[in-house]
Amino acid sequence: MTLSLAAHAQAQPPAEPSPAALVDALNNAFGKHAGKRASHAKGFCATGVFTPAPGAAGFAGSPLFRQSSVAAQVRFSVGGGNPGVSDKSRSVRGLTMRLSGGGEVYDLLLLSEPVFFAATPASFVSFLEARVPDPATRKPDPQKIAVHNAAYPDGTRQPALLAAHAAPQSYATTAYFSNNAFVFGGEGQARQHARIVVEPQAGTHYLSADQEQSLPDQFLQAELRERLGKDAVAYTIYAQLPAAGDSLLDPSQPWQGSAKVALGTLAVQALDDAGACDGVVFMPGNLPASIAMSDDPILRSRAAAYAVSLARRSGGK
Ligand code: HEM
Repeated sequence: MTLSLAAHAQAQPPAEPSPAALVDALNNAFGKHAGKRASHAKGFCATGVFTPAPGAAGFAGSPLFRQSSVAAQVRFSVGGGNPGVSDKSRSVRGLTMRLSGGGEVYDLLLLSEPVFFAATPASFVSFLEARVPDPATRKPDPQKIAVHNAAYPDGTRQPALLAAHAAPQSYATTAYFSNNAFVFGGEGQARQHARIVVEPQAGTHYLSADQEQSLPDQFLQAELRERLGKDAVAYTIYAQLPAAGDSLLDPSQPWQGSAKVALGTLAVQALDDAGACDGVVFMPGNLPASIAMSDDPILRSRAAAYAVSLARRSGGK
């Protein structure tokens, strides 16, 4: 009896981290900062307009894509849970938008690299545990990162991309990606997996070596304010289609697919200094009727973790 129970226990797959464990991993790596998001803690709000592309409704048939234009609530952010992080740091930048129109709400949460740093929630926790600062050096221990990389090679791809170039010069001069795949197609339409890719109309520009030296740690908000004083900041939003063999479940894998469908244009028009987005939780599951979540385990685990983060920051904990 004892033996068979032990065998049964061994056969169980490791438990998935709970939503609280996902947020604890962020808090342990970046510290707890009262009232701030557990991830993308540093950021600011803006407003704009989304104009659906002519063919968007044929691909994603929801009422939202049939409007001539819809309101966009936007948040720009620096990745990680440290609200004091430098704008020059070689980490991801975030572009988040809530499009509201035709009776629907569509939240898009996007990162400035095409792949995520984990394939599964367990890998996410291990990645962050390996980066908890060593009390002596106040920096992550390279040995712990090496141990993580050996166990989870999926954790090496995003850091390699980030190390290969400087931080963006502006929130207006980097592309953004959903990493996770979603399933497009309304009633009566073909179902099609796609990732979101957002291309900046201003082109992609990273900091020069001189700028990395000379710019202050805070410049992204002032830079965008100045840019918006002259014109709107525009991006084209595409659904990228997978090539044969592209993973539909693993956001740490790049896609080779070159076909893409234009969904529309986001024009950011002004900063929102009143901070209307601060108390908002953008949710990867807030989708129009014609878009569904894929079975990607990272995507599936996110909503509950975001709710934990909201509860903690609303409670000031
Ligand atoms: C298991 C995986 C993940 C976990 C546990 C996680 C967790 C979180 C948490 C707790 C927040 C703060 C929520 C809030 O308080 O409002 C956040 C924000 C964010 N996450 Fe994730 N995340 C994950 C994966 C991803 C992926 C794959 C992306 C790819 C696009 C992403 C993009 C973002 C962005 C852009 C924000 C900022 C949202 C805003 O501006 O309010 N996350 N994440």
